[in-house]
Amino acid sequence: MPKVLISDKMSPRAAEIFRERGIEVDEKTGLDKEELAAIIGDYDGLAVRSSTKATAKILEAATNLKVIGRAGIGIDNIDLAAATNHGVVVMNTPFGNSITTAEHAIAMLFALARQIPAADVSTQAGKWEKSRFMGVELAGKTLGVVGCGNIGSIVADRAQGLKMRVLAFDPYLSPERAQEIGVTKVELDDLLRRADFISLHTPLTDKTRNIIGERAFGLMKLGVRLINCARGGLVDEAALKVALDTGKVAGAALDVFATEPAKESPLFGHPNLVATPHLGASTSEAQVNVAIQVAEQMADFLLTGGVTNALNMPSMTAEEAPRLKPYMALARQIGGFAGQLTRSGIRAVSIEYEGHVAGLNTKPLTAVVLEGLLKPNLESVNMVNAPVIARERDIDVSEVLHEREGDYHTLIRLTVTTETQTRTVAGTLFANRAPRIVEVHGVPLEAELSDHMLYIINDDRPGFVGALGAALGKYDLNIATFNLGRSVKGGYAVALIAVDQPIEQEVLDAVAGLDYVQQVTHLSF
Ligand SMILES: NC(=O)C1=CN([C@@H]2O[C@H](COP(=O)(O)OP(=O)(O)OC[C@H]3O[C@@H](n4cnc5c(N)ncnc54)[C@H](O)[C@@H]3O)[C@@H](O)[C@H]2O)C=CC1
Ligand SMILES: O=C(O)C(=O)COP(=O)(O)O
Repeated sequence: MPKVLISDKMSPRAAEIFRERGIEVDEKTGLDKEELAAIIGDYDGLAVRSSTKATAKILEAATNLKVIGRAGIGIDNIDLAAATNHGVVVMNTPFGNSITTAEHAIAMLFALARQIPAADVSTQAGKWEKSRFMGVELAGKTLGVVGCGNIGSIVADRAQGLKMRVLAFDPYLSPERAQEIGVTKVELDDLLRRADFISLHTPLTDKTRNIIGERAFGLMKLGVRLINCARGGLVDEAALKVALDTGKVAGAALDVFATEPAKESPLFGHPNLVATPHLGASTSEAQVNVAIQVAEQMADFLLTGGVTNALNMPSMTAEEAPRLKPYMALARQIGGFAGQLTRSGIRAVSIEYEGHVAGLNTKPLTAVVLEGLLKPNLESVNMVNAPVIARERDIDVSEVLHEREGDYHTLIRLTVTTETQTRTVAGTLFANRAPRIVEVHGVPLEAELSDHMLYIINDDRPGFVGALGAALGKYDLNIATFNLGRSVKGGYAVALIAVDQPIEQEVLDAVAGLDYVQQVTHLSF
């Protein structure tokens, strides 16, 4: 039974779903990094929010871990590259808390416009400072949305409901989408110059870190108001302090901080600062949404292999997973076949999907072909990291889909180009389940792959098969299956021979010494 650890506070629905689906679950929140490292090796899955830091060290210790589920959106607390290297799938719940977070940004907008938090403190202190808290109206003002994805576009929608004009800076926002959601797409500097309110909704990346710093404040209108419900590192907090002190920024509302938990900050205590402790996603509705989603997604993956919302692996629905399973076996064998024959650097890989398979989700199959191909020569390759490794090694990977059937109802053909040659191998599923190799090097043959196999290329000459049988008999090797094919009469022949025992080097040497043999390789599947 798979075992999951929930290491951040989450709606009880997550644990209930894991249990309902037959997954053992432990809930241990507030662990420090040593405590987490000490127990993580026991788990197949880890469910987190933003507190747990899934660092490279934790992943190193996570010897059984297969999946990390983020009940929320941002995954900056998870070392994605390290997870990928360890073959751990990382998934999030990209929509479960977006409305709630957008609503928090709108709440911040009002809080700033009408200074509600400070007015509340003053009023409850018995001061009745009516003239101190003069506000600004939102209608007719310009809101600049930086990052107009799921949350940014909901904020834009709500702001238009308040009769604000919305400018958006997002390099990936298409003009059509901008028009559809009623925002004006502008460059960042233009937005900074024109906006009365600015709300940030980008992920934290190398490009967005400190995107709002001294230079940006310099461009803004005097008396601008800034809202950050995305990630702390987007705003240079020291520069913000200066901008608040000088009055350039009339108010800033921060839900997120460069270091969290933010128990102290030079910004704290500033009369024009509104601060909340990373509450963007904290509504009961959003927390139930993300808990259900993350538990369902992780359970699907652990129980069926279905992959939804993964950030380091192609998606595969729970319905697709069983249909793809026999193809995964075939893809792994085809990749492994070519990989075991490959002796020099791989330049290009082309995978053709023909007939039935071309109508399926081929992305996971390509990942598995690459895993099979790279595994014989590299440590710790799996379907999660194989596409990344291929990219890092400048291997050009292409997929070709032929929906029409050829000689077979369904076929995967792999062509691998190395520094020295090009090799092809193709396979099908018999009765839609059992993998069979049906073509090697352009030569048709039909072979089931097994543990101990000889792959031989020889000149197509009479007497060769007899000589080979005699040589194997001499070493007491019992032939289980013998599959032969040839290019053309008198050309070259390919043999795939399964034997019952492990094949020693002296057998390979003896076969290599036979007349007409061009190549002999031991293959194992
Ligand atoms: N405060 C909180 O509790 C919560 C914070 N968040 C954070 O909100 C942020 C946005 O989340 P979503 O809208 O769901 O993400 P999303 O991926 O739907 O949208 C992000 C947008 O930012 C844009 N973007 C990327 N790089 C950019 C750049 N250099 N300049 C301008 N735009 C850029 C993307 O094109 C995309 O449209 C994330 O950082 C997420 O972690 C999300 C949920 C809760
Ligand atoms: O979903 C996100 O990106 C969030 O920032 C929410 O964080 P949380 O789950 O509330 O710790």
